[in-house]
Amino acid sequence: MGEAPAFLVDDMQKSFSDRFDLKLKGFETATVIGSKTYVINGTDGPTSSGVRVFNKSTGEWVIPTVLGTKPKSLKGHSSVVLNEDRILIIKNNSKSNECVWFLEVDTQFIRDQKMKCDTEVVAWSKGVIGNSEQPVVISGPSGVGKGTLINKLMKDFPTMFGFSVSHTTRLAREKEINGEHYHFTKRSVMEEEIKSGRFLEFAAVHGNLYGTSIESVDVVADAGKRCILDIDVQGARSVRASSLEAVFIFVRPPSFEELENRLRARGTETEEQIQKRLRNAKAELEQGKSPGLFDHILVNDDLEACYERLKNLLGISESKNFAPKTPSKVFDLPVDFTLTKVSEKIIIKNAEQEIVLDLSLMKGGAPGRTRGLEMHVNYD
Ligand SMILES: Nc1ncnc2c1ncn2[C@@H]1O[C@H](COP(=O)(O)OP(=O)(O)OP(=O)(O)O)[C@@H](O)[C@H]1O
Ligand SMILES: Nc1nc2c(ncn2[C@@H]2O[C@H](COP(=O)(O)O)[C@@H](O)[C@H]2O)c(=O)[nH]1
Repeated sequence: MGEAPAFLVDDMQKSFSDRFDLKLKGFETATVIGSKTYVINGTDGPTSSGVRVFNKSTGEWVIPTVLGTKPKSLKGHSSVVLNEDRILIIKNNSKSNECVWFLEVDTQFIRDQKMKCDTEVVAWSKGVIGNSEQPVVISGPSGVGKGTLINKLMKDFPTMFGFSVSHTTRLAREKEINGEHYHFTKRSVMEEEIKSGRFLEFAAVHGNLYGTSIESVDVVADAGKRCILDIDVQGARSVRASSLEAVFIFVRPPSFEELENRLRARGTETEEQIQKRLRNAKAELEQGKSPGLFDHILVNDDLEACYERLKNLLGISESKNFAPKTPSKVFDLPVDFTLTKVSEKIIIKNAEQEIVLDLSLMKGGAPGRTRGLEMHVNYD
């Protein structure tokens, strides 16, 4: 099979902006997908959305809703269309672990968001070189022992696992620390943040809002650790439907009576709250059986025996404590370069250097990171 034709992206962009007189300002790039042109801005201003869209069919400019964390600075970047649903952006003069970004414009995530808010939507996703271990979602009724199991895992394997700190609108318990056990927040603030696309998932649980921010998962992955999420079944369902590939574990009690005993013995809820949690537990225990939702069911009868089974299915044993994964070697990108797309590879080139970005194993994407990228300097 012959190689796909190479496109010199910078030339294409220049001729396009000349033709349509887009009057690009400094550091801006224009990328055409179908009838729309996405102009990506290089400025960092807090009020700048960083993206505007020209719709050729209506002849109008639109400022889209921009989801996800945008790159810190795009003063100097090149862009290229991938699969008609996202734009790859390479930042000039940056480090190899910081330079790859994606602006998603028509992926499944974007189509879902457009249905919700009925506006033009785009979303940023940072490109990550290499792969990290799949996050672990742990679900189950309140009081079953999820937190106890997770605490043991974090204590025994601190360099291997990191906890995704959720946001919640419930009040902090006596020994809970803001930022460590939860990010305790006001409902109005959390609702605004949900609207702005900050959350991977969220749900109303026992009368309060709980949610996993995209950042909470990214912070753990960036530290080279495997992320553990302690979330309810609704949250697990949302994560299952998202682009985050995870292992899903449902923890069951040995009996409903034992669950009630544990909740009461914990002594953190009022009688009314215990009753509410027990009512919800009945529904959750049923939902835990939903076909295709959970990969593993763990019965937390004897704590130590259950912990052993958990470690086994995560593929770890007491004897080995893992160091964080060695990050890929970081190198500098040139100040100026051209981008050429050849099949699933992007060639980043100037007179002195050629760097290859391989997208063939790319996965994930907004609302999380885009993973599985490979990047190397070509010495041939
Ligand atoms: N296997 C077990 N046997 C007996 N008690 C247990 C066991 N596992 C956990 N517990 C106890 O049960 C209580 C509830 O556990 P834990 O707080 O870990 O539950 P949880 O599933 O995280 O609850 P929530 O969803 O409300 O946060 C705690 O007091 C804990 O010490
Ligand atoms: N969907 C989500 N559920 C979450 C999240 N963080 C915690 N939880 C679940 O809430 C209940 C109650 O927790 P508690 O701390 O008040 O006892 C429990 O089942 C958790 O799994 C989240 O981010 N999203």
